Amino acid sequence: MSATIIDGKAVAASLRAEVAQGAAELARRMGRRPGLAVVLVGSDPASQVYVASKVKMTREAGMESFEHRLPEETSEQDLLALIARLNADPLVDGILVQLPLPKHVNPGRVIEAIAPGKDVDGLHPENAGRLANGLPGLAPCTPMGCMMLIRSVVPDLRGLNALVVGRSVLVGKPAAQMLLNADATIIVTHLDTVGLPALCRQADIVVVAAGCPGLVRGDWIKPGAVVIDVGINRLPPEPGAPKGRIVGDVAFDEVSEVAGHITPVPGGVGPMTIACLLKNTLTAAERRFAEASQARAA
Ligand SMILES: NC(=O)C1=CN([C@@H]2O[C@H](COP(=O)(O)OP(=O)(O)OC[C@H]3O[C@@H](n4cnc5c(N)ncnc54)[C@H](OP(=O)(O)O)[C@@H]3O)[C@@H](O)[C@H]2O)C=CC1
Ligand SMILES: Nc1nc(=O)c2c([nH]1)NC[C@@H]1CN(c3ccc(C(=O)N[C@@H](CCC(=O)O)C(=O)O)cc3)C=[N+]21
Repeated sequence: MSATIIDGKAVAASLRAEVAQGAAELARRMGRRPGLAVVLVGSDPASQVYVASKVKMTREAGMESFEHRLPEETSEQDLLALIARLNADPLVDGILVQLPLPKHVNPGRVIEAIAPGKDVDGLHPENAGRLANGLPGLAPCTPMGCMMLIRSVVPDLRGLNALVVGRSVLVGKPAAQMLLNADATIIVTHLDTVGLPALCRQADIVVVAAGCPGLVRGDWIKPGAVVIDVGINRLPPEPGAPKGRIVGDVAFDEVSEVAGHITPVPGGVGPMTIACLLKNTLTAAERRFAEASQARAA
């Protein structure tokens, strides 16, 4: 094996420690802790696990966690009413609505209802537009985590070729924006892309967010490339793993023979996503506090 493994767990732990320090300092000035509201509709088992982990880490970082668990049959109208209350709640700095939502709820309408200043997932069109235009806003957590891992091994991306597999609003598209903002040259691929392996072989940086276990193979990789595996896929149960193993979208053993650096699954991008969510919550709280102080002074 030639690739160095990028330790997402370690980078995430140091980011969380930094956020905890900032949160403690802000809490002293505000007279209250920064607060994150997490909304979970339905009982998708994977979502339950992520939300539990988010709540635990929010508290460990010295922030308030407000959990809203709603039944699967919650109407869109009731969900929008909850968002309106959270938007108006002075103790809530960040709002995250866990995706996917039940089929009868339009996720776009729900995300657009979140106040952009509290949109710590960075999914509101205003924040997506700010990212596209290189303006300050709140950026999506998973691609932000990918960028931090990439920069931990390649600080300057200028002129490098980067390829992103996947174009979701949650991961692929914002990851491509961030790579472009960092002066890389980007290719974004999806199900209609023709000749993905050959395109991939040109890339110095490969970010894979497809939800397709083992999609990226060893012979797709330029020797020495940085490979970031966003995929989280649970395999069927097998002897020794009754709940099924979690694997990424990259054929890890093959790709590590060729790549220069690679993120593991688990222990790569996943922990960074949660750490960046806490960072966004701190950023949102700092901005809200600064705005409120300015308004008082005026
Ligand atoms: N580690 C973390 O923190 C996170 C992990 N994830 C994981 O990342 C993966 C992707 O998530 P998400 O972006 O939300 O998923 P989506 O299903 O929303 O998007 C998947 C994208 O990948 C493309 N795609 C799917 N299969 C292929 C293929 N065989 N070849 C080329 N492109 C393909 C799709 O193309 P098209 O647009 O044409 O349909 C689509 O653009 C999932 O495994 C998810 O669980 C997600 C969020 C956070
Ligand atoms: N509004 C919204 N925002 C999201 O950011 C969002 C979402 N909805 N829906 C689902 C996806 C998925 N996601 C993950 C977060 C953390 C891990 C994580 O911490 N994974 C660990 C543990 C994996 C395990 O063992 O289960 C790891 O990779 O090491 C994984 C996946 C955020 N998502």
